[in-house]
Amino acid sequence: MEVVIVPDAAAGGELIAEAMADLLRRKPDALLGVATGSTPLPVYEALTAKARAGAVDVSRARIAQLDEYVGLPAEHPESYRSVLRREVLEPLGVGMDQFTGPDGTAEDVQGACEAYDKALTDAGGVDLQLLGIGTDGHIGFNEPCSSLASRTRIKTLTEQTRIDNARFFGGDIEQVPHHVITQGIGTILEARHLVLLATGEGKADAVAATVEGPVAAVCPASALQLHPHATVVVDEAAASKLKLADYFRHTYANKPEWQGI
Ligand SMILES: N[C@@H]1[C@@H](O)[C@H](O)[C@@H](COP(=O)(O)O)O[C@@H]1O
Repeated sequence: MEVVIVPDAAAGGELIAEAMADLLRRKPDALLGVATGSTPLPVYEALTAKARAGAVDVSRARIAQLDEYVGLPAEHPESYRSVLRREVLEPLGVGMDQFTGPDGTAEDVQGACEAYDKALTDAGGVDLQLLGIGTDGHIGFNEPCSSLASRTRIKTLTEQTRIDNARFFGGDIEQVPHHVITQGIGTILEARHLVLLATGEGKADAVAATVEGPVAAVCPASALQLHPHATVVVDEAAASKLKLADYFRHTYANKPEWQGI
């Protein structure tokens, strides 16, 4: 696992957007796994800026969704499909025909989960999966004690996650669904490159557990330690509880420039 400490969220967004752009230059139809929440927004802004400046061609890029609320109509502004259309696809000018995501409205939720897991494999697998992290260490919607081998499935949200996400629903926790579909941790680990972005002091404990704690289902993001190519990008505040921060700074500053993240 590589840990990159950046000065602020914008720098993290630029670094990750450049990794995505570099991937798309080598593989124009790469499958990018994208995440919701506020943390990844600087990545999408930076990638959009590169596309508009002609620094990368995103016209053949494919986009895959990480997780979704169950029961929200697809056109609900806070369904993750709507959020990704608004924050990622439309700014990039990528059509919905290049997008794949789980069906949070399906009557057969389990069938929808299995279908989505298979769709990712059939698409050749995710090339780069961007992840945020919950305050409790969740990735996607894999709450603490999710199986590290889990596949795409339905999960029940913890009260804390519903409180955290209520801000997207006018501050009304009652509007936040209890159930979600999420790529499993085993599913996420099949992506070729995992990039987790965490910013702000509120994520510092979760980041320390992810990077320096044991691999343990109680901190789902710690599963990144099992992946051969995982990058954790953190701002100074999110890095503030890392004991090895100086070591991470030193190794990143001295790595070969051509290597990227
Ligand atoms: N399912 C999403 C996660 O994918 C995201 O990482 C998390 C953190 O969101 P934020 O980046 O807004 O803190 O929120 C939700 O729970």
